[in-house]
Amino acid sequence: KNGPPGPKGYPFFGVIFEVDVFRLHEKLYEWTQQYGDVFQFQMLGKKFLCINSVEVLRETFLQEPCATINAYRSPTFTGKYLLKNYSDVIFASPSSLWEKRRKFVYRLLHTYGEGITSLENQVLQNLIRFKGKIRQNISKDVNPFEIVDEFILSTIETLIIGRSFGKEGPLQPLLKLEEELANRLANPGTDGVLRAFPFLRFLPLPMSSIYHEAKSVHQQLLDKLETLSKEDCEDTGIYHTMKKALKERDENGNAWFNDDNIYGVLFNISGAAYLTTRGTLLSAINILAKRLELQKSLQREVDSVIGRNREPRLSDRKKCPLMEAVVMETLRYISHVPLLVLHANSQSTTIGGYSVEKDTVIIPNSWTMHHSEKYWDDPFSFKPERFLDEDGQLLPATDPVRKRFASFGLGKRSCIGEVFAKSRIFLFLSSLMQMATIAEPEGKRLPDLDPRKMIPGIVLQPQEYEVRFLMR
Ligand code: HEM
Repeated sequence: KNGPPGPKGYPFFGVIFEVDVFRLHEKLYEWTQQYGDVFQFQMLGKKFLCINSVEVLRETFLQEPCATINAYRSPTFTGKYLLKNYSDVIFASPSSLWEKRRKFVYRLLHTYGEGITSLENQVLQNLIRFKGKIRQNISKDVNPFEIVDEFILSTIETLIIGRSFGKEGPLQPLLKLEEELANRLANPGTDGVLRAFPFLRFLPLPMSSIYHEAKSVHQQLLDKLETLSKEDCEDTGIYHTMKKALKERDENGNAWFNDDNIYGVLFNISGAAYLTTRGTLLSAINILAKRLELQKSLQREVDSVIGRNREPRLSDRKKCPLMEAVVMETLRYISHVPLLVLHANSQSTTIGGYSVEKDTVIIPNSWTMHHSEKYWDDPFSFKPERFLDEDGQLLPATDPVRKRFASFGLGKRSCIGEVFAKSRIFLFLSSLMQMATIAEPEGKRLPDLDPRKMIPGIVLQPQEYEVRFLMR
């Protein structure tokens, strides 16, 4: 009764034959034209509700009682079997223990995101190494993927264990492999089939081998971290803080954080931090290479706030509104986490005026919201000035334009790594603008980055390309 409209599909299979699960956002964009801001469909025995309007999304995730009801996650194979019965943050549904865990990890990521004094030196080392890589490649046609990868993986290593060992070290190859496996396992296609038929994990199938490999790689990573954490070293990361939390007791004398939680949280971090940041930086480099005037303005900003004689610091970020607007517009334009992370409701509710049954999977369709002409003038054009006022200052978070931006999600499940991600993106781009100008490859045109042509996946990635870094 009063259910949302939407495509019908077949019993149990639903619309599975009509969609490519890796390009689901494109089909949902198309269906929005047909069915409107809120619609529903069925796939592999699950009901999905797609939210395509900012207003409805804000109501659903920010206003009580909806915000609490809709903060759940749907059961997943990855959460249940790989992450030891949802011992993590991302895949677990709310409970009092989960809330404590999320707050704890949020605090850790904020502290490291904003920069704690003991880590400034490590961050500086990462930047110096990164600048060295750019210098080695100056004026050559270069594929920036490797440089970006090494920078991001170094920041993740530093976050976890307090120092970076570089791309030949013991951690980076495992972190990278783990991320690839996580993406192949946790996508709605593979996870959906394994969730519906979990016994398949015992059969010698390609999808079950992804699961077994992910388990083994994650265990190897944890074993390496345990060995490294015993080394006598001043620099420590969140691994050490989590180990200390194992001994803590809550007000009733009970342990609230255990080894499985460390396992889950570390899996979340390697999965959530790498491809998201990589996609943002690689897209920004491609976009800037085509816009020399914008680079000049960024260089003026960086010169006046940081100058040329010292490395950028995390505290400089707030003084660079144009850089902030460029990053936000990159995130809006590419919307490379097009469906954010799927939510679910814990009880029957009303969304956008429609009745929605309990245990429906909720899709926050940021791809459609970020590319809707209803909200954005010329949505498939890159215009950082959307986020600036007449004086070139960043619009306040309460401005209607900022309220339409949802790349990190909203409310109780919003990204807890936002500050960490934005601060590392700032360090990378400001260091780059300080020393170099990004140019198209010698004698060749770099194709425009079109978000509709990104490599599909849970997190969309730009196609490979080449640029030149010219010394300023
Ligand atoms: C550009 C970079 C990033 C983007 C665009 C991004 C985006 C997102 C999105 C869309 C969600 C889900 C929101 C929802 O469920 O409603 C999320 C959740 C999450 N992110 Fe990020 N993220 C980024 C970087 C990071 C980094 C660097 C970390 C950690 C170091 C991180 C850790 C997490 C965690 C732990 C969650 C789960 C929160 C929960 O389920 O309660 N993210 N992120």
